[in-house]
Amino acid sequence: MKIVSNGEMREIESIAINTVGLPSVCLMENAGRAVAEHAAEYLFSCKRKNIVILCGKGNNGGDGFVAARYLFNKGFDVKVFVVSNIGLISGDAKKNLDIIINMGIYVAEILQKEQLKFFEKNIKESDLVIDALYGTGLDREVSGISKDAIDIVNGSGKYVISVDIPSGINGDNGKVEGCAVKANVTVTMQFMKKGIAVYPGVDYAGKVIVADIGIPRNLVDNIQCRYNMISQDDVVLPKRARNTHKGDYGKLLVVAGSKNMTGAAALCAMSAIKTGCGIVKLAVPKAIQGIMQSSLREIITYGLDDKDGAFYLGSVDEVLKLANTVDAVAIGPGLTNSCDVREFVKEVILRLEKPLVLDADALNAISDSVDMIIGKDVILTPHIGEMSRLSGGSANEINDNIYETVEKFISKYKATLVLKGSRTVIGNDTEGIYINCTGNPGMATAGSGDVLTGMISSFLVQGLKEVKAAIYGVYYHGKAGDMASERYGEYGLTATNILEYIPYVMKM
Ligand SMILES: NC(=O)C1=CN([C@@H]2O[C@H](COP(=O)(O)OP(=O)(O)OC[C@H]3O[C@@H](n4cnc5c(N)ncnc54)[C@H](O)[C@@H]3O)[C@@H](O)[C@H]2O)[C@@H](O)CC1
Ligand SMILES: [K+]
Repeated sequence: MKIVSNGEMREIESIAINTVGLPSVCLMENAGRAVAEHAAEYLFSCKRKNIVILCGKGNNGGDGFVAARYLFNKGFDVKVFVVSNIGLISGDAKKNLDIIINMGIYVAEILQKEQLKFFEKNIKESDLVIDALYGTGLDREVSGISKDAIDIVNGSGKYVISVDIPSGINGDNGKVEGCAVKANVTVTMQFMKKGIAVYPGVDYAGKVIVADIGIPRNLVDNIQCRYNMISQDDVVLPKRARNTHKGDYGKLLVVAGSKNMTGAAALCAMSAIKTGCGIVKLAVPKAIQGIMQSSLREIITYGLDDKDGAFYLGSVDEVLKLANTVDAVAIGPGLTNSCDVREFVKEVILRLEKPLVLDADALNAISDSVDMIIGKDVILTPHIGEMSRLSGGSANEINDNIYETVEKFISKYKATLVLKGSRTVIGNDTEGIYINCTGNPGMATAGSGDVLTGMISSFLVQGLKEVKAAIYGVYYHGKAGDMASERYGEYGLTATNILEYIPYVMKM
């Protein structure tokens, strides 16, 4: 699913209006009607009828005026409050404001504090609030009367439907500009918007419904979007040919584990084999090979020369020899974060000429020399904490600037980045940005990342290019976690449960 910025949306609308010749007022009519339909559906479901519509002075407000008309025609009790001097309203919005005034629909201005009191009284008596204050035109922090009105809406506990974007959310990056409406549902026009595809915007948008407002299909199909939301039809699993053997499904080397962390290696190797690759070789420090062998039937394990139960420079040659027998290498889970391990990881990366998935301690190992991955076929899978060590900046700064963080990193290092979080973002400078929306908070558990690394690596050796392997891995990892949480809940969910459900979600 394509995701657009405010500017891209405005450009698409202007092509539809000025080149194709679609009257802008038709787009507004379709937008307002879509909002009205969802509002009516909710009100019919709870047999309620009082609606307050909060409108701004622009076209987002215009959508609100159109919605008011349709809802009034359906017999609902509609009150419209405009946070602007209605004399300042122009264009399509003015047209629709005049119509609802001519129809006798209640319209009041909110320009000063005392009018807020009346607004608050009506909000309290309402059953549904429609937020048509700001959409793609939000261009500064929300303040004054608008802020007060938003606070009243958020404090009312009423069911809220936002038009296009929850007012106060920056449509380009999802930031809260001062304050923002917390909606139950956001009816967004024609395309998913960047600002409600990532946090914090996701938190304010509630359930997002993408409404078709009549932008011509060839325009919709032909726009090249850098940002995309991963959907089921992006991750179709090809049917397997009958006359194949395990060699046809790729060979992976997992380099993982240390004497205190054996589970990470096992989870990563097992998730790779469960995701369908033909052969998984697991290289571990020889101190733990016995444990691995006894618990991993399907995995070929190798005990490498180690130093105090962890890899060190002396382990490199054996890794490179093993790497020559496989299609890709995953390195990182449970390695330990020591000086020896960091030297080991860097030496392997320097000398390895294979597609590489770097996770966990392998990411920590290169955090002071990320340049070394430039020119290599690398997928990195950091969580926010590891990302702050890779790219600098605090976890909060990264959380607040997800898009910029990803864009800066991928343009500098030309790698494929999987920035894990409640909305994992996959980025590759030439292929674009992909946002995942499967998964749940139960997956924030030890070992979940090891399972993901195994899945991405498995898709890689099965022949998918880096970005596709990352997209498939992240999507099915989240799906497995969702199915597992249906059975185990979110508190009790473990990485082993996610592993358990990989075959089921890939079978669907
Ligand atoms: N352009 C079109 O033809 C269509 C636009 N549509 C609607 O129009 C919206 C965009 O409308 P506009 O571009 O008029 O802008 P908005 O209606 O989003 O914003 C209204 C105006 O508020 C002002 N403003 C922005 N941030 C503010 C702040 N923090 N405090 C106070 N004032 C602020 C700006 O001057 C802006 O023009 C879309 O989100 C969508 O809902 C849809 O009806 C589809 C058709
Ligand atoms: K809005």
